[in-house]
Amino acid sequence: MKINILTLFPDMFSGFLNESIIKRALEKELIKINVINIRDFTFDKHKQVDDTPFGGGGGMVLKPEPLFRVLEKFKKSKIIYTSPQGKTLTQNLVKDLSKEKEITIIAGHYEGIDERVIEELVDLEISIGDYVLTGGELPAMIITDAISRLIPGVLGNTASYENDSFYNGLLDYPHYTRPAEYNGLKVPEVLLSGHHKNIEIWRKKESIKRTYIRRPDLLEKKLENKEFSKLEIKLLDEIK
Ligand SMILES: CCN(CC)Cc1ccc(CNC(=O)c2csc3nc[nH]c(=O)c23)cc1
Repeated sequence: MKINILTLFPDMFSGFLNESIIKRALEKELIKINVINIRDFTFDKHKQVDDTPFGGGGGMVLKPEPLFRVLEKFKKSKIIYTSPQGKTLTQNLVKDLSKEKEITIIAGHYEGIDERVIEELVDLEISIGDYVLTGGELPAMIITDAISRLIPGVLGNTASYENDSFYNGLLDYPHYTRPAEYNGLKVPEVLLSGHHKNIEIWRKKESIKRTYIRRPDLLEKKLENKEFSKLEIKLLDEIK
């Protein structure tokens, strides 16, 4: 998987690329991430990338020329533009994107980019949710992060992927680690018992309980899609 990120602020990406799971995935060459400064594709004296909007209204808009020039190099990849007007990112959309060979993400900034770039070259506009940010750079990192963790080998063991709450439709169960008692606060006995079956049932019940309380909408969806196992139905009845 190769991801190209077109941005005005490449330095915003250094922490994201130089730490933890993404850093290791890059070192293992499981993914390739290419951060490109849009300003390198301006050839005028002032290296102008943005300008005032026609029709007035304040703010700045990214000019078409530099974007058309840089996108010429990535024509064969799937071109994504991060924008508040986009399709809201979901795990299903992430899964679909993770199957692409190469993706190019234009990180929006200011009021956005010239519409002619979107009409002619953008395959998909993506928003990461209904709240307003200062730019599309963090959304570009979020999309890259979510896709990368689905690439085989990026996560230590696939188990951590399979149990993703957005993978099985339920929220995660509570997690504990050493010490078994801290400030008089104990870890649930079952988790220290070594009974794997009991632990599995306890975790499943905790997931359902939490989803029932915090995200009943997810439970509804799982019921509608008839994705409940017999055990899950039994545990849900115990909770209600
Ligand atoms: C005045 C109308 N605003 C649109 C909601 C203007 C505007 C605000 C913030 C931005 C910067 N945000 C993004 O580029 C962005 C890109 S993806 C995304 N997802 C959620 N929220 C976001 O703000 C974004 C761009 C235009």
